[in-house]
Amino acid sequence: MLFMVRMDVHVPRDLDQDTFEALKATEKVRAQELQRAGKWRHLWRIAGQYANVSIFDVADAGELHDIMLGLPLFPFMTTEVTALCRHPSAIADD
Ligand SMILES: O=C(O)CC1=CCC(=O)O1
Repeated sequence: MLFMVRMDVHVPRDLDQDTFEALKATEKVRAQELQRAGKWRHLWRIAGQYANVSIFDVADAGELHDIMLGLPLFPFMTTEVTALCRHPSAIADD
């Protein structure tokens, strides 16, 4: 199943900078691991915002839920999830 996920990152003003840099580094490792596994198919920055739009290819909503809650930056995100299905006019196979 394909899901579009918007993630907005909100950094608490009182969060220690070193702690935040470490969290970002851990997030990057996990995001790249999921991309290599084919689960996180697209990751796009929304220009001008500390936010991204991503496409996930997972078995079901439960797998997406587990992935999202396991992200190191999840506690600092607001998220919006949209389920996708194939458009009848699409020419791409996937
Ligand atoms: O920077 C972001 O949009 C949050 C994020 C998701 C994956 C990653 O590496 O950073």
